[in-house]
Amino acid sequence: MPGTQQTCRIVVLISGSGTNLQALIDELAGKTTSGQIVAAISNRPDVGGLERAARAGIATAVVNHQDFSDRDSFDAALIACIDSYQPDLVVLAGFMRILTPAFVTHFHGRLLNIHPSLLPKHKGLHTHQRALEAGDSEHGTTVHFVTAELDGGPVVIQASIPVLSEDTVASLAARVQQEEHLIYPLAMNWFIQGRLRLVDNQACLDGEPIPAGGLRLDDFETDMRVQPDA
Ligand SMILES: Nc1nc2c(c(=O)[nH]1)N[C@@H](CN(C=O)c1ccc(C(=O)N[C@@H](CCC(=O)O)C(=O)O)cc1)CN2
Ligand SMILES: NCC(=O)N[C@@H]1O[C@H](COP(=O)([O-])[O-])[C@@H](O)[C@H]1O
Repeated sequence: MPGTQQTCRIVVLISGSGTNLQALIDELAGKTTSGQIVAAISNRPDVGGLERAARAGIATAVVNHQDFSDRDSFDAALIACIDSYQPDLVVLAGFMRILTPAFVTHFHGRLLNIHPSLLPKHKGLHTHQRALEAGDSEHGTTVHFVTAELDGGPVVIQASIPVLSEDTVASLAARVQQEEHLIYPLAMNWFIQGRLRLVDNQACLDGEPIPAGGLRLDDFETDMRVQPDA
């Protein structure tokens, strides 16, 4: 129908508890937004994220990387599974497998990840431990477009937190995840609204190039944060 915005079909890839998946589910729940999570796909069976999706009435699937002899065959099977849901956007939410260039090319421009560090610092795994060991004064999380370069894709938005002297890996991870659950729904909504796009490998919001370090959550309306009692 003229003027009717097509629903943005979203597939979410997970490997674990799925708290970021839950944040995306909650963001879309009961809203008239033109976005819909049509499937949650895990590379590991029996993870909490699959239960979260099922509770929300979202289709689930498992493509277990341990069932494949190499990355190329795993990624080919994962592509086929994802494509069966005809997505407009693929969101990595705690997805713990390095993806092949063929996979990234197939979903170029419609593949987002959230990484638990202030990229380009601490690419890869065990970011909270590494931030503590490095004596970082601040830490945080980054939403970026996914490219073949691990955690090297164009940054969309970041949120930072101070590292406290008493912080442990667990306490740091918990505070980082609080920020993740704010910036990922924000970035997802920008994509759903057609405002966030990858143009010639440059992340753009409303047609304007996003600076290399990404946008900062603090630059945006913070009414999404729980305001302390007046
Ligand atoms: N080609 C890309 N693939 C992926 C990217 C990316 O930017 N480009 N982002 C990652 C997400 N990620 C960090 O945010 C990440 C995930 C997994 C690993 C990793 O070393 N995985 C190991 C297995 C670890 C495990 O199973 O526990 C591996 O794949 O051998 C590093 C970073 C998603 N993929
Ligand atoms: N390198 C990828 C990575 O470490 N991702 C991290 O895994 C956690 C998954 O939590 P969740 O399953 O509860 O969303 C999140 O903190 C996410 O940033």
